[in-house]
Amino acid sequence: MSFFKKLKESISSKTESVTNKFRDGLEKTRKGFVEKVTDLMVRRKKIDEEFYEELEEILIGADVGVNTVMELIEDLRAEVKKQRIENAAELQPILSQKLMELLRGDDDNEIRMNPDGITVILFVGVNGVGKTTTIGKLAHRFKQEGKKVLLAAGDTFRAGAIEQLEVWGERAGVEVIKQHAGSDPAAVMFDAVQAAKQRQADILICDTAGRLQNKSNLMEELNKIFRVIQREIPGAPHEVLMVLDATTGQNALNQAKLFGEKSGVTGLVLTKLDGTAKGGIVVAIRQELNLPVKFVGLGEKMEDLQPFDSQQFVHALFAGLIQEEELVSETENQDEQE
Ligand SMILES: Nc1nc2c(ncn2[C@@H]2O[C@H](COP(=O)(O)OP(=O)(O)OP(=O)(O)O)[C@@H](O)[C@H]2O)c(=O)[nH]1
Repeated sequence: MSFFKKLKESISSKTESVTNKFRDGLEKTRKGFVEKVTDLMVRRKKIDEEFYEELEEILIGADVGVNTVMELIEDLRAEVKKQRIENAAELQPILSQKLMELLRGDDDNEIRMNPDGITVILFVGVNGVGKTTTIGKLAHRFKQEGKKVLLAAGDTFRAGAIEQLEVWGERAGVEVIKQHAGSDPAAVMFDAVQAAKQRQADILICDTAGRLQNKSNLMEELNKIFRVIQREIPGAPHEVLMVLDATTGQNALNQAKLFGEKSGVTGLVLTKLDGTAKGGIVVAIRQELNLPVKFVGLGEKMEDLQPFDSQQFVHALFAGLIQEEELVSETENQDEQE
């Protein structure tokens, strides 16, 4: 087999495995949201007020967000009038198309790398959202790319957090810089930066304690961490990623709104998308926040962290439910524009 054929096959099998990850990870959302909408349209047939109300309920239930849902319903009403649609089933491609438009946009799923040395990525988020797990998965991803990665155990507050990070460090095969529980997280960061310099690391990923934006002492602690890192590596941290648990829906959105502004967040990671039927939260985040979703968590395994790709997301939700040709031509249009 020619080199180019082999290369093409390896690229397409990689794309296929990413597609499968999205499809498997979004099964609950597909069943609990997209299929419900399709059922409603086929079952009710007639487009009346009750139909709109039921549709509104499903969309809000999937955490698409009230404002966005209202806009969507208004758009649908207008299309129904304009195209004189009578059968609800005919609305299905129009709705999926509208959802696609809301989700599409410029995906910004690249990590901003420091061109002159160590790239520092700081993780923030409240307890239990999947921060440590995400750090482990990301370390693994970078390691696979041949990068030298170091982890900083900056959550010195929660019992067991350091050990948990060490377990992930071992799994990913990367070193963890730590002090004892209860020590000053800014001191851990200082040590970690020194170690990263000594070991000529490419990337330093820093864990921090889960905190609420209304606890001013914890916010002050975060500022201190920033100061230490910035002093040692000008321009750092290069990314501040806020981890949100998708299963908490609108709550996750509110956390990002409140916390994001105060802590210089540059991107979001939405974990546990596989564990919820409310994947519509991605649409709400896209609409209501000016922050990119960099990664999504689609499972508990090391490989289950994927760069967020709106096309993959939409394909995974709607493939099989709407005409494949529509998706293909959509994709082609998108490609042409790029
Ligand atoms: N299904 C699924 N589970 C996940 C995902 N990401 C994390 N988890 C699980 O969520 C739970 C909490 O994850 P942790 O990484 O311990 O959460 P944390 O935010 O570090 O917690 P704190 O250290 O308390 O802040 C664990 O059981 C993880 O396995 C995901 O994408 N999918």
